[in-house]
Amino acid sequence: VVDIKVDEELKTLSADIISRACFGSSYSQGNQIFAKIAILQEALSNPSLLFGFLNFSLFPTESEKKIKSLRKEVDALLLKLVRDRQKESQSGGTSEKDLLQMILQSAANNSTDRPQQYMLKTDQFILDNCRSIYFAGSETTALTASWTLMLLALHPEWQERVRVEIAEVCGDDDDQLRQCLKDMDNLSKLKTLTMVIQESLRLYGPGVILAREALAKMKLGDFTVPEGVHIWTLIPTVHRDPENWGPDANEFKPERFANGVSEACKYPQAYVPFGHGSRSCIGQTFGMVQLKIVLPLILSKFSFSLSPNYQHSPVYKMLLLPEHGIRLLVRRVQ
Ligand code: HEM
Repeated sequence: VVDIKVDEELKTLSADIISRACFGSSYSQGNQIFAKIAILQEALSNPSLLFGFLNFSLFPTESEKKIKSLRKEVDALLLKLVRDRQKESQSGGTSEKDLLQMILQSAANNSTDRPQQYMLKTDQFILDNCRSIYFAGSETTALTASWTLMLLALHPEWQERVRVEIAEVCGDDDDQLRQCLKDMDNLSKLKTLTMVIQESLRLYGPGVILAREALAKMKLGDFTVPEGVHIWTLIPTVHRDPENWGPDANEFKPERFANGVSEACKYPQAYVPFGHGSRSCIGQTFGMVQLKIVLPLILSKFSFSLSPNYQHSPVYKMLLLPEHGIRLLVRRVQ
């Protein structure tokens, strides 16, 4: 039996996965860049600054100088990777189908026939997207996997049901399982696991706020919202509303999703772990597929219970984080 902080392990795994998806064969350089972005994120302690707003004072402090130089370093490394890829593409030598290629394609489509003065903006577009994808795509999925394991540690009966389902769909053998999880049809057969993930996203979804700005004066129910006002919807509040979910709204009951989201509550549009509308999460399918592969690989080998050292303290720091980590006791499944 070992006592580990699963959130730390899963964060590394998830960064690895997003780096491969984003940078394909240049993945190890991508990983180095992401490692620096993680340090930058820690230094900023406000990840929104990663999305492009750096409001430094006229006389920067030591820490502001450090952040500025770290960011310059990240951008220079990213730009080198981008230039290498662009050269490769121009000489017809790339067949990469990764996120970087898609971002480059989209930047190229946007900038065709644009005057020279917009060229820098194209680079900025590429850098902002690479940085955002690390933050939006890596931590969110790792946190969902971590909170899910915490809930399964608390509810061994559900942990066992998921393990049995994995064996039924994919068999017990290791190689067979790996092969099985490569097939999307098999992933959609993992109904119990899907219900567990949906319930975990309801109670501990990593995204906490849906933010929108009123671009014009508008009516919202009985309210008149003036132009320019920012409206924040607090996801945990709508996800735990007894009026919508019933008196057991705060309890872990994956069975409520047995017949899908539409029958899990009165107002299904209020289940928004990936947001809503035209600015909802672009990585929803990618995140869910990752969870449906990673969790079976882990659960088929290991069982989990809460460590006596686990301190439950979800805190909001842009995302819903476990303040003291998620410490679980891990045993090899016999
Ligand atoms: C379980 C995993 C994930 C969760 C719970 C999650 C959740 C969210 C939420 C709540 C939003 C805000 C949506 C809104 O305002 O309506 C969002 C936006 C976004 N997500 Fe995710 N996300 C996850 C995984 C990913 C992944 C894997 C990627 C990228 C590969 C990604 C990329 C993005 C991007 C780029 C946005 C901004 C979209 C925009 O502003 O148009 N997310 N996500």
